[in-house]
Amino acid sequence: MYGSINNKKGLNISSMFQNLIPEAELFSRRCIWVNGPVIVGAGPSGLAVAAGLKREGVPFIILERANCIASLWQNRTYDRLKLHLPKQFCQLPNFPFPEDYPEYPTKFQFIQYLEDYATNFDINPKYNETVQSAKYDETFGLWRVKTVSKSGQFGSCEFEYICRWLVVATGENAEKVVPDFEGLEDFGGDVLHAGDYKSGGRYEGKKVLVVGCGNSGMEVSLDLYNHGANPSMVVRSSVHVLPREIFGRSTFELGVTMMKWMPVWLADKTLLLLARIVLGNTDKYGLKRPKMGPLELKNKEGKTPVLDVGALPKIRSGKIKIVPAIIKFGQGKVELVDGRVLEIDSVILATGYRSNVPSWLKDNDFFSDDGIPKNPFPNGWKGEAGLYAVGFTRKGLFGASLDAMSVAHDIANRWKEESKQQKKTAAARHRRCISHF
Ligand SMILES: Cc1cc2nc3c(=O)[nH]c(=O)nc-3n(C[C@H](O)[C@H](O)[C@H](O)COP(=O)(O)OP(=O)(O)OC[C@H]3O[C@@H](n4cnc5c(N)ncnc54)[C@H](O)[C@@H]3O)c2cc1C
Ligand SMILES: NC(=O)C1=CN([C@@H]2O[C@H](COP(=O)(O)OP(=O)(O)OC[C@H]3O[C@@H](n4cnc5c(N)ncnc54)[C@H](OP(=O)(O)O)[C@@H]3O)[C@@H](O)[C@H]2O)C=CC1
Ligand SMILES: O=C(O)C(=O)Cc1c[nH]c2ccccc12
Repeated sequence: MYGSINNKKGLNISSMFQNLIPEAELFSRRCIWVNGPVIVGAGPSGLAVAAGLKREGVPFIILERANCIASLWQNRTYDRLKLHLPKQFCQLPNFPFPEDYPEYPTKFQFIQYLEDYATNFDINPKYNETVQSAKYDETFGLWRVKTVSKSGQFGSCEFEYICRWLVVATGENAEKVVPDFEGLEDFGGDVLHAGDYKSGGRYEGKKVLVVGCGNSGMEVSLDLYNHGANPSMVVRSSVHVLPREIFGRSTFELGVTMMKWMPVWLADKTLLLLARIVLGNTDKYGLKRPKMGPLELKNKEGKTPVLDVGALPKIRSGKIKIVPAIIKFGQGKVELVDGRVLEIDSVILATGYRSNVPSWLKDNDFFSDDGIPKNPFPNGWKGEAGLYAVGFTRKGLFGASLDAMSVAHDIANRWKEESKQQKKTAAARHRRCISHF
């Protein structure tokens, strides 16, 4: 599939790049030619592209910084997590969920499904390998992808992959967002990001401030309450809370169906009316709704509405308290914009995630500064010069699957075309050689 400096195809990458790469750099890294795309990230998006390529017979490699597939799901999610959308919107292409899975699989079932997916399509990522930079080399029309591998024989090892196509599948949630709060260093209690939170077991009897009211903040607050803690959740601006289901039908599915038949503003108005009937007025509990409707806000700004799985009744009954924005922390306390000072034992930052693409993809104008492709769905999967992006549609796993199918199909066509060309050139060379005899 791939070879090192003097690879099997006889292409001497070292001499090809001699004029381009300083000698010291060339020999400090192992240089590997990939006869096909390099996929960065072995989450659902990377796996789905890989499966599509396997089906088309295209060779590739996947580089993954963690030591497992789907590291977001395996390492950075809490135990009580279930998929929020019905399973038919979360399955990857050409591999349905097992029939006995519930409508909303648990995170453990989802991880098992992804493991089975990788096994089924014989996908073997290179683990512990972090992409540090990727740059398009215009002279040769090739991508140069530099990595640091943690599991090298000598501790850490550097590699450089050279390829025609680069698939970015590092996700919208690659890094934790950790805001810089005044006084947090003096707080003294434990501070955790929601990405490191597993369960409320160790918070029994503790006063916990949960910062942020997205799906993570809501569910962590509920989990804390269920484990005998006393949670207060910071809502600094506004949030759309919707029921997960409306009259027995998935709210997400209802939204998707409505958007096929009516403009997004009307679908939003209808959803909000139904949410009001099912949930009542959420404003009066401190959960002010944004001016923009939930579907439009998700499409335009990527802000996901909260699909309630039980936190709202606890907020209504005052078991989860809602508090406004933070001014600053002090030792064992927090000061809020309404002048209140709360004594707290612990802080959980449910303040979200961000893409990390700008930190490693060099000289590119396909992604904007926030690490999301500039072209909105459905045009954000294909860039120039063999660059592709999967899983940045703000449409969850459903959007990732659509991207993956387009990307695998497009690369397969180009790979087959180029292979045909190479065979033709080789045959012509062969004929010329024979005619010389
Ligand atoms: C708590 C939580 C729950 C969610 N629930 C749902 C849901 O129910 N339904 C839904 O549709 N969506 C959900 N999402 C959205 C989520 O983004 C998708 O489920 C899915 O994980 C996206 O897959 P991905 O492969 O694009 O990104 P990820 O799953 O984040 O995978 C990206 C991979 O790239 C690797 N990586 C990153 N940077 C580098 C680098 N420089 N070098 C090498 N590897 C790198 C990461 O380690 C990771 O393994 C949820 C998100 C969160 C945070
Ligand atoms: N089961 C599921 O399907 C689940 C899915 N998810 C998904 O994971 C993704 C990430 O969700 P989540 O982790 O909740 O992150 P989000 O980005 O959705 O929410 C972050 C929250 O943190 C708040 N925040 C950020 N900075 C500050 C600050 N300085 N002070 C106070 N509040 C702050 C934001 O407020 P503001 O809005 O004012 O910026 C917002 O309420 C989403 O797509 C979500 O849907 C998460 C959990 C469960
Ligand atoms: O949970 C997420 O992050 C998702 O991206 C899933 C999702 C995509 N579109 C939505 C609209 C409403 C609620 C959840 C989602």
